[in-house]
Amino acid sequence: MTVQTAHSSAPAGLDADPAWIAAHPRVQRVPSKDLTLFIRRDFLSAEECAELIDRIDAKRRPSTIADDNGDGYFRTSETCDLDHDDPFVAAINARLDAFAGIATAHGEPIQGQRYSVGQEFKAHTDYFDPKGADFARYCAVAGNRTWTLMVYLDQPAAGGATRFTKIGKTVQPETGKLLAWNNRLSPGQPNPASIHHGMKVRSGVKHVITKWYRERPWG
Ligand SMILES: O=C(O)CCC(=O)C(=O)O
Ligand SMILES: [Fe+2]
Repeated sequence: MTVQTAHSSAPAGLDADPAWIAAHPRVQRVPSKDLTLFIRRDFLSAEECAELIDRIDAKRRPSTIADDNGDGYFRTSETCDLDHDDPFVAAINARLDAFAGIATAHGEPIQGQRYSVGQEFKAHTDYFDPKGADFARYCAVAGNRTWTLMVYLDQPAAGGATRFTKIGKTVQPETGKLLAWNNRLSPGQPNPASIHHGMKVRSGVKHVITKWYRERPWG
């Protein structure tokens, strides 16, 4: 007899299947006709979040943006490229891939983001604008971004929510809470309703991990 677990039957597709994500325990779908957005609280434990925060704080650098719009205050946070040779990071990565049901090869390495008081990431989309100046530079090999998975690692005392401005949904940071959304309407077609704002932290500090998937294998 073979015993099927959720993980052993995980599809390793090129794209996530919303039905696969929705079938995981404790997943909520945000009601919206314009954006496929899921929330899963307690995806990571507080201990796992703390381990990731330590790694992010040890190796952070100023965050960057594509298609510079001249606003030097557009993304004021810090970023860390997490080391996938670290078995702890690789294990977290495998859990994200299994949740999405997307083949590991299609994922960018996980990044960490850190915001202290006053820092934010103004309203943006995670996909690259096919008409933007930086499109070829970021998308020539792996194609555009498809899905975003993001996990809050802590909970600032005030501020730091993620606001999906077009659909009017604000998500509050909560340790271990995962968001997953589809940045496309269909293959090759970015979804402008995926625009979101990482709002200013007003008190305390905020850390998240971001995991982006691509149309084609990464690297
Ligand atoms: O920090 C947030 O709430 C959003 C982060 C984000 O949108 C990003 O890193 O692309
Ligand atoms: Fe984003």
